[in-house]
Amino acid sequence: MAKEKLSYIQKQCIGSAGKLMQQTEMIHPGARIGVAMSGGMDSWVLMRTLLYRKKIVPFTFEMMALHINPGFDNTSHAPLTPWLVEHGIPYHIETTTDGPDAHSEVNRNNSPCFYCAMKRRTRLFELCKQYNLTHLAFGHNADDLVGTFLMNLYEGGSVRGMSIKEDFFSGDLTVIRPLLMVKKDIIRKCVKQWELPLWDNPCPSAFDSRRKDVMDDFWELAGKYKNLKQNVFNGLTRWQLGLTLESKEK
Ligand SMILES: Nc1ncnc2c1ncn2[C@@H]1O[C@H](COP(=O)(O)OP(=O)(O)OP(=O)(O)O)[C@@H](O)[C@H]1O
Repeated sequence: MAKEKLSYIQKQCIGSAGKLMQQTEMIHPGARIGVAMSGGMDSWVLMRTLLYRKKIVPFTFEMMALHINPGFDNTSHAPLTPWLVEHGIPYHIETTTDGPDAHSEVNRNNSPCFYCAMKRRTRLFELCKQYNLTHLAFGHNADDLVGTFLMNLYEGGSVRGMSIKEDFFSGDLTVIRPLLMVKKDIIRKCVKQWELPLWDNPCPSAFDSRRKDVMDDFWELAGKYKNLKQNVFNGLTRWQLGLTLESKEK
């Protein structure tokens, strides 16, 4: 197969993910990666990035797409199957009622987002076991790391980010976030350049979260002070990477 020509931005994205994967020894030869795909920008770019890396790394690994349709629109994921077939990627797609349940009487104790995320994660873990996957890849990026860090600090009083690589079930499954050093604006550009068939998230809570308020405040502050954005991103990504590298040495 002819080698795909990449733009500067695509190279930045793939290069950053590749560097992080190497530095943290994120995967190993023979790894079987479940790629958690929401249909949004991050997970589409994650899939595209891993697909490219699969062609260039000097060892083999396998990939499988996993999509849990939350049940607001049972056909929303229609663009996914033809794309995966075209690129030769096996997949598991299933439709649940988690989204409507999260906004109904079924969910009495938690916020809709918490309920849905918890159900999805549990199901993704089950699927990894079912398909004998060694890794589960999420599309979180550097902006998500900053948002999560601020949320944990503001709302929980704790200093905690988002792990780059984390073992579960005594190491049977490793959750990985290859795009954690990539900024959202790079991902946005990659989506356009790769012409990825995103679909809209029809969840009524999608644009209505506390996290969004926290990030809006951050962006306002970043607009006022020169270098603030760069310093916060650099500081937090370096810190998170340091934690992963430290735990690797132990
Ligand atoms: N319905 C889903 N099915 C499978 N994986 C999912 C689903 N929703 C989210 N994920 C995984 O969890 C990650 C974080 O999800 P989140 O809902 O925070 O969306 P996001 O940060 O906007 O990412 P994206 O742009 O991929 O939607 C996604 O990148 C994806 O890997």
